[in-house]
Amino acid sequence: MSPSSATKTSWSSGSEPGPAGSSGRAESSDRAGGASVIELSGVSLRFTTYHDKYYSLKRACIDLFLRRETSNHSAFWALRDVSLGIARGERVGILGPNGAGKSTLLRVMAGIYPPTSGRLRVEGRVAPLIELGAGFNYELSGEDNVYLNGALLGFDRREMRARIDRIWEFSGLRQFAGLPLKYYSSGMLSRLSFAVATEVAPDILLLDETLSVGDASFKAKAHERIMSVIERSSVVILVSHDMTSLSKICTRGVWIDHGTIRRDGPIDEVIQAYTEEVGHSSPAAGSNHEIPTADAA
Ligand SMILES: Nc1ncnc2c1ncn2[C@@H]1O[C@H](COP(=O)(O)OP(=O)(O)OP(=O)(O)O)[C@@H](O)[C@H]1O
Repeated sequence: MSPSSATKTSWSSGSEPGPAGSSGRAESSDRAGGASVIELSGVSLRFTTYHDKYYSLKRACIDLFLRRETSNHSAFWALRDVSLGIARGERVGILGPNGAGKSTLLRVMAGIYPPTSGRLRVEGRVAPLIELGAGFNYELSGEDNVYLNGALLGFDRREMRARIDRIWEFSGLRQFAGLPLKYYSSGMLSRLSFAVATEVAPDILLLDETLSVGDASFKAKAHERIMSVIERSSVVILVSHDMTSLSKICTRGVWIDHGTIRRDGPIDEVIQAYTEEVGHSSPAAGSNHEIPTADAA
């Protein structure tokens, strides 16, 4: 689980303009016609990758030979001028090909990546079921980490105390409560983090289908639990390649392509447009994929 915004977050950056290839201008309201609880205005995000020494030396020699400028880093725009408003009650499916920028968009909404330029406003408690365990302190015990994770989700000690019993019950880790997290296995870590994140009722649930939460038996429990959190959340944003799940869970679809919004509209229309282009079968054509959640660890 990742750090999240507990009440109101806003990022604004951007002396640097977003790159070319705009996906549209900022909107002050969402498709449902209400006030947005998440609003991105002209958000762009650039990753900079630094090459290692050996590569740089080799590259420097080649660059010298070819008489071109040497650089030990390269930049890549993962999101380009994205504007999007999402309101309470909406369930938004983010779809698109590999490397399109879907997970990056989710991480920007979670506050994990600040935009390189543009503005982001998020109102409400966010539960990002994206990177389980990202907010943990490995020197502290499991119990201390429950409180720490709860605080990151916007819940104080008293609120978490009322929930901790159910967290141990669901995770099956009660006997390890006092053990420092550095002695937990990766499956135990993801079970604990998942149990905390799904025990609280977030306003905004950010969900990445690539989430991994433990072994096969826990996976079945996790599936049920995710469906119940989806029911309780005011806003759900789901990144998935599974068109059946997207169609079942979401009301609105946002198709991301090369870091821009290619299409935004009712989920089934967006799925149809996307599947026509990429040649996948649509849910109606009989995909038997199951809903998102978890791969066995
Ligand atoms: N931390 C990072 N540093 C550099 N580049 C990154 C980083 N994270 C993602 N990228 C690049 O940004 C682009 C978008 O990645 P992202 O994970 O958002 O794609 P995606 O649409 O979620 O893909 P997939 O469907 O395969 O999960 C990719 O080209 C990826 O290589």
